[in-house]
Amino acid sequence: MKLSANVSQRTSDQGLKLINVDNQAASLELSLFGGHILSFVPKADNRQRLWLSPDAVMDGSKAIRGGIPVCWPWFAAHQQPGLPAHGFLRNQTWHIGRIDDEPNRTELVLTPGQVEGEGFDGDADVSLVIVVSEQLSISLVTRNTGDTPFEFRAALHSYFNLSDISQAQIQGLSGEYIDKVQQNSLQTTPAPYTISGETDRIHLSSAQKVLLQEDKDQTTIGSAGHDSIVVWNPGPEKVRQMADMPDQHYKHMLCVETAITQGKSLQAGETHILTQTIG
Ligand SMILES: O=P(O)(O)OC[C@H]1O[C@@H](O)[C@H](O)[C@@H](O)[C@@H]1O
Repeated sequence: MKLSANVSQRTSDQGLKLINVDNQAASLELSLFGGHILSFVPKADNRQRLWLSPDAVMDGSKAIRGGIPVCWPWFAAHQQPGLPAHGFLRNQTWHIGRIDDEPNRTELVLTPGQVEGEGFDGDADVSLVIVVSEQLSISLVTRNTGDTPFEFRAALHSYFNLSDISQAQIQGLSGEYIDKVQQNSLQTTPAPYTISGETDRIHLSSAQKVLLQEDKDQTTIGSAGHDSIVVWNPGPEKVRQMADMPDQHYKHMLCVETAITQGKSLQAGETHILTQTIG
């Protein structure tokens, strides 16, 4: 079904509502379950920027492995046991609020079905503004609609596509990071920055531009409104415990996440925008 000149909707075999954007500059696919971008291919080089697991659960019973999960209103595990990791928005169905469609720039605004959930007691409005052009821009907009402040955490948890992680380098990060695979100890960002083995790092950096380089291919990752960049790869051992990811696929992805991990306090009436751009 066509929604506008460059935007169409279909239902997958397993019942997920998928939105496809195909304009002069790029193509993108997203799932309304999770407000979850699955694919982004700029037409300038026809290179898929995102990795999506071939074993991802695509029936709405579990968050999708790959693409760009939206984490909100907490990041990683909640202090309270039993709550879903990374918040509750990546597990619910979102709706399209608005489409502005031009030949080489398509803007979609998505809103989650529900913004309340166990583990968060603020009054908030959330929307995701997605601009598909030569670059992809994703903005997670949080507004405090109540009359008391609240604190939240969030991430645009992008999985980038790599041919071979042993050939990849990250540029643009420096300073210290919290190493989640070494008892949360503080470590210094390596230079050059390559990945070997399980990697789970919170870079306490508000770097605005990070480059993911592999041979001639370079992906530019812009960030705004964040307090951290998270770098994650499960590595060859942990991947074996993950039912929704083939064992060899840790070689073909790296998460570089634009995140608020330290907590952002939002006053009544205040709005915060967390943005990642991918080029
Ligand atoms: O398996 P999930 O809930 O999608 O999380 C994947 C990873 O997400 C990263 O952001 C976290 O830093 C990791 O600790 C976590 O394992």
